[in-house]
Amino acid sequence: MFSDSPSGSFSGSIDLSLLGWNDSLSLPAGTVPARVARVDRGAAEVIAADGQFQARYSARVRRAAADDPIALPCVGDWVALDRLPEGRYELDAVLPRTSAFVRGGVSRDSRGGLSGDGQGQILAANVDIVFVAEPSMHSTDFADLGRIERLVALAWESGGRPVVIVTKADLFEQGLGDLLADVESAAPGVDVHAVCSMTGEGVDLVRAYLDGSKTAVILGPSGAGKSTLVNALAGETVMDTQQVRAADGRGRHTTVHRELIPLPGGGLIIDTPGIRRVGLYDMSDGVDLVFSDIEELAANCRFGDCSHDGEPGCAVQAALESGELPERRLESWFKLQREAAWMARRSDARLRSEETRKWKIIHKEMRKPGRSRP
Ligand SMILES: Nc1nc2c(ncn2[C@@H]2O[C@H](COP(=O)(O)OP(=O)(O)OP(=O)(O)O)[C@@H](O)[C@H]2O)c(=O)[nH]1
Ligand SMILES: [Zn+2]
Repeated sequence: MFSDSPSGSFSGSIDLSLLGWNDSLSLPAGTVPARVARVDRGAAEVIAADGQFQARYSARVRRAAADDPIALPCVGDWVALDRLPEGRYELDAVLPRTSAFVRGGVSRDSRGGLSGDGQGQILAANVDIVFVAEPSMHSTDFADLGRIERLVALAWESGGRPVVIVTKADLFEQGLGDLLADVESAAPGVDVHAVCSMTGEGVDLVRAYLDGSKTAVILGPSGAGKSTLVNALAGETVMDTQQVRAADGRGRHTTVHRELIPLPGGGLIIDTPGIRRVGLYDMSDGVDLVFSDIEELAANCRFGDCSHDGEPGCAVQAALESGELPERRLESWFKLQREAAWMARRSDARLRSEETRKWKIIHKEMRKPGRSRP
């Protein structure tokens, strides 16, 4: 199976093309390809042609990550392994990524407040499809269009292709068509499907996106039915659902869960706690894409720097008045733009302070007595 891969001489038993290996990837000479299934400190669990095992990071990988944490291997990465004399493998390089989920220098602490962790964090890579799961009903609320807009923006920003899945379609039988139309207008240019994982309705439509061994993640709020959908796709229980977790009383964090889940018919799902908790990313480009209809309107405003807040000749306000543009959507655009701007400012500030810190260290080094200067 491996004869047409760049490593030629290597042969094994796992068909890496089913894990998404493709011709656009190429390896340094003498190395062996593998896909990262999970990361631990200083090592990764990888799947290579001859099985799944741990590979420690080489000195080169550790150095690169010390300079830039985004260079750390993450789930979904394709990597080059070096075979050590004693037969073990060392992870020696991360191959170029086609897409990446990066969390900015901000995280939520346990009390739900914001805390700056001072570093970007890479959560997942090489994701082709981003399923945005939103339940048709969430306790007593209807699907939240604002949340869909936010997650679709994150999806575009990652470089993957967003697909919206309206889950728990059985809870909303009357007027589902109207709901789907609303969702479609919140995510222009994005496919929208209704799914019921209980009956299996729509699951095949979702699976079809993974044809050709594509890799997907599922974003969505707690209780959206993500685990139930993954199980339906896998045709077996690979993820504990809320019901199971409640019934055995162990709580969700005690279950060791797999993070890169190969599906029987080909294709993979990435499901990590980090991806599940996605909140804030740098997403200014994604916001522009998800609100492309408003961006188009804004191009017709009389003033190039129109703030769409009552200026004369504002095409956005005109569309609002004619009913062409729902007020909710304009509010959502303002809100996500503010958030994106805040994130951008925040990561600029972070970069500046990192630069200052680097220079302080360099100056200190230079002042050390007896130190030879370059
Ligand atoms: N009626 C109905 N209930 C569903 C459907 N899919 C999932 N559920 C139920 O919704 C609840 C939450 O489902 P999960 O799959 O655990 O949700 P999740 O998105 O993985 O939740 P977190 O793990 O907390 O992020 C469970 O009780 C499921 O049985 C569906 O299609 N219809
Ligand atoms: Zn305007």
